[in-house]
Amino acid sequence: MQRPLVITQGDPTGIGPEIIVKALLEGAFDALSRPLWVAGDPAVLRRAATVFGVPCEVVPVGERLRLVFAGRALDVVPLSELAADKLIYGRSDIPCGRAMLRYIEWACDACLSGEVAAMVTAPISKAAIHAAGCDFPGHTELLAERCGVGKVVMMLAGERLKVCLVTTHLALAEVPRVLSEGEILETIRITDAAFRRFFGRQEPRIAVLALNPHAGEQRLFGDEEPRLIAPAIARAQAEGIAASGPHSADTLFHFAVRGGYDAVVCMYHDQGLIPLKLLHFDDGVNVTLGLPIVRTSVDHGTAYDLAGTGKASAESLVAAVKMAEQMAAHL
Ligand SMILES: NC(=O)C1=CN([C@@H]2O[C@H](COP(=O)(O)OP(=O)(O)OC[C@H]3O[C@@H](n4cnc5c(N)ncnc54)[C@H](O)[C@@H]3O)[C@@H](O)[C@H]2O)C=CC1
Ligand SMILES: NCC(=O)COP(=O)(O)O
Repeated sequence: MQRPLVITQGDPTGIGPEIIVKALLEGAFDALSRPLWVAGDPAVLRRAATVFGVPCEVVPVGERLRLVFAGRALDVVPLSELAADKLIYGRSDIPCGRAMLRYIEWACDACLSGEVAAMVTAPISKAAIHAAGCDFPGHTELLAERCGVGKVVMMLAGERLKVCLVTTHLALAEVPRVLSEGEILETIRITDAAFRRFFGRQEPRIAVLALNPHAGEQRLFGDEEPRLIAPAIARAQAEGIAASGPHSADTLFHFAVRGGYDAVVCMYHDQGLIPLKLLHFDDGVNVTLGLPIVRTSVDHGTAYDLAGTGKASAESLVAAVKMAEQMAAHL
């Protein structure tokens, strides 16, 4: 039997549980080539089913619980026993934060041991995991540490655009202080290797963005381009990587979405995520490149304003599951 994919349920008070159930009810997982498990809390998923007015039957299957919603089933690895009926949407707390961490840690370990083929993460509250004692800003850094990897790359991907970030969650004012030639070069290398291995590109075309307006305009608006970015690109090119730049960020995306590049390396979070979400708000996927395991994710957060209404879109989750399935075939 094919090894399963596992979805981590995410924040019990956010949209994670209900978009998992919604996608299942819509038949979005019917054609998967692998079994699909959820690392989560059966009571929370049962509560999510009530949002759609469907009953949920529970059947024990070894250490898992099979939840059957209107004829479609999901196997849940039960990792918390929260009082689901007392949880208030949008009010995550320390027990919820601890539960979210358990789902992620279990899934990561199951990927490392080979019990499951890949993990897909539903959204967590970064504030809640922090309150629960986790110092990492999100899944990306937590997984890197748990897998024993120094540098990973956060990629946000849609059909038309794929952006890979040199820096992720830090204050904008910190970005110039944190950027280095080495970090930029490693981001390019990891992007190149992942596109060759997982996305079928023989020679991935990687556009590397400038940090400053007009790529610094000959040092008039900053010197990161000649000092850090251009040397990193030159070293990547010397290694046989088809990297180019530094490109002005204001124009490059126009060409990238018209097929000029396979990936765009961006210097900071919003430089990449604004164009990505403009094009792929619903179906974007967050992928961690450079891990020894496959991890994909929704590209959105907990959407507390929608939690419990059933209105949130499950498209990004479905795209993340499909991408994990495709990537797992290359492990
Ligand atoms: N991968 C993860 O676990 C991520 C977690 N977060 C966390 O989520 C929380 C909320 O963050 P925000 O910045 O408010 O971002 P958000 O993505 O939760 O919400 C931003 C806007 O997008 C809408 N939205 C989000 N997902 C949607 C969906 N599936 N369908 C329809 N509309 C949707 C929301 O209703 C809201 O109007 C924070 O605690 C943050 O840390 C944020 C991004 C990623
Ligand atoms: N904005 C993207 C994001 O927050 C993803 O964080 P992570 O939890 O996947 O590291």
